[in-house]
Amino acid sequence: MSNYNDDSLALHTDAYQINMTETYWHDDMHNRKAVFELYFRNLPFGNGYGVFAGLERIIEYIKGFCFTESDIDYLREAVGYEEEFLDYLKTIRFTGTIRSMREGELVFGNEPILQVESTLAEAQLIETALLNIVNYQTLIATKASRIKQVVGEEKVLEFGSRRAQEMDAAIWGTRAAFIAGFDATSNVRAGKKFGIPVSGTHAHSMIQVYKSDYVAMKKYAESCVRRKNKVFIPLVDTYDVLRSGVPAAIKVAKEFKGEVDFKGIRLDGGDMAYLSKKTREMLDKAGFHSTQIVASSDLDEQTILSLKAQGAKIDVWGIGTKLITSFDQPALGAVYKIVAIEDDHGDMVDTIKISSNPEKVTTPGEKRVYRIINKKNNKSEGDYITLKNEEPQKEESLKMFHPTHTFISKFVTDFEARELLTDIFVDGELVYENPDILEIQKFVADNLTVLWEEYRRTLNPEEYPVDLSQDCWDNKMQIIKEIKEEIKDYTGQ
Ligand SMILES: Nc1ncnc2c1ncn2[C@@H]1O[C@H](COP(=O)(O)OP(=O)(O)OP(=O)(O)O)[C@@H](O)[C@H]1O
Ligand SMILES: O=P(O)(O)OC[C@H]1O[C@H](OP(=O)(O)OP(=O)(O)O)[C@H](O)[C@@H]1O
Ligand SMILES: O=C(O)c1cccnc1
Repeated sequence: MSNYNDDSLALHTDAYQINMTETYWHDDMHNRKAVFELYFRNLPFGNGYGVFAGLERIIEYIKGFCFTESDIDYLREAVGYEEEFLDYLKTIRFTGTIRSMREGELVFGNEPILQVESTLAEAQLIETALLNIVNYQTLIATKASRIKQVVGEEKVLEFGSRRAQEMDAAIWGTRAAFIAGFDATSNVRAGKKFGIPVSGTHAHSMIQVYKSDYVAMKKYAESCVRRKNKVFIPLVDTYDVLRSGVPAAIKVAKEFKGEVDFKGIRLDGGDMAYLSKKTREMLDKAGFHSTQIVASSDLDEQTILSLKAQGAKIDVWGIGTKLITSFDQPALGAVYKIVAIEDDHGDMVDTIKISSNPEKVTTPGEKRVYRIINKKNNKSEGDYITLKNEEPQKEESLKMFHPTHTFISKFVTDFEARELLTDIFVDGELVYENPDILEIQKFVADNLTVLWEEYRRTLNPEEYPVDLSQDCWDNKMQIIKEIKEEIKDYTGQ
């Protein structure tokens, strides 16, 4: 460890952001107004929608954004930036405007999730942290929502902390999972920090310590008696589920009847379809009809679907590794692109990034995103991206067309154009209060009712429309044309 205090997040950025800021500062460009937009291109896991998470931490980060003395000392020593530039860095706070989707909003490819309008320097310096936060939390919230889709009304618990990519991932991943519909977490700190319900059983080690299912469960029951909630959920697969684990659990539960709350057992291995059915029979036969079977062991939406198809008698699902590490897709690939910059006369000019890959060509200009809700059925017709001054709600009939295959189009009437980007910071001031985590969780559930089932299924969902307005599309085409005309060919010089 170095001798510097790790007392701020301002250096939680890529070195090139500070290098660019230095260049802008030298050229007196640093205070020019710029607009950047954050979005991902493709939905992860082949899912039909994403669930936006990360705003809570972004608000915390932006509020505290400043270079501390130790940050400056470190930059002086490590890079040797000139003193005047370091003096300038010391003065930087976030003074701009951030518009963002609300946490728990459903998000799709190629639409701005978050927009930063501020000085070029500020917007650039915060890029890495914003992407870092949104990329992970949105990925986990989306994975959790897929799991929730297949679990349905049954309970689902987050068990991932031990397998997460370090502590921040465990904590913020847990929060993202809860937003997306998980019921509780095993991580006690996440419970304390965010108010997420905490739940826990016990591990195989406790059975091994006492070398006997019965003895260990009895000792455990004795301590459950002393706890306020009295919950007793023994783990039954350490030695032999059907011959030892379940019979021991039943024996102890009978001995402690009225003293503990025998909620059920946990099964963590073996053929969980077969074992859960047999366990259910044994619990029912013993009169414990209302007990629940908790299952864990490398579960994800595929294994849950398969276990359900096999008629497994599982009531509660504990999910760790596959959720918290986003096992089948490690990155969301969200990007942060400049879309407008102030020119020498103080006017904002739209800007584009051209690529030979059409998917990577940016859409210039500061934009707004609307969810077009059909008032007849309260279902979404798709998302509609406009330039900032357009007012789609005023249209009698809205033309929505595919941004690449433009011949695919439809007209929508009798609609509500619900604006999705909300002011979070205005001129550096926080103007938004993030709702309570339970409200955010409900917001996700409500949002999902607006999507047709075709977009919600986990396997091969339909592609949800994310369309550009005519003006936004024309603007993009016009700028591509201008750039192509203006571009200088330096090869012959
Ligand atoms: N009936 C089933 N159908 C489909 N998948 C199952 C079924 N039962 C268990 N699984 C899944 O199969 C995998 C089992 O892997 P594995 O044999 O390595 O684990 P295990 O049986 O839990 O072993 P251990 O208890 O030694 O860890 C897990 O992902 C589990 O969720
Ligand atoms: O399987 P996951 O989805 O990642 O869920 C978390 C796992 O963590 C525990 O096992 P671990 O092997 O760490 O310890 P144990 O001996 O207590 O089962 C638990 O029993 C689950 O299997
Ligand atoms: O409480 C549990 O059963 C639990 C907690 C963490 C990981 N696996 C299981």
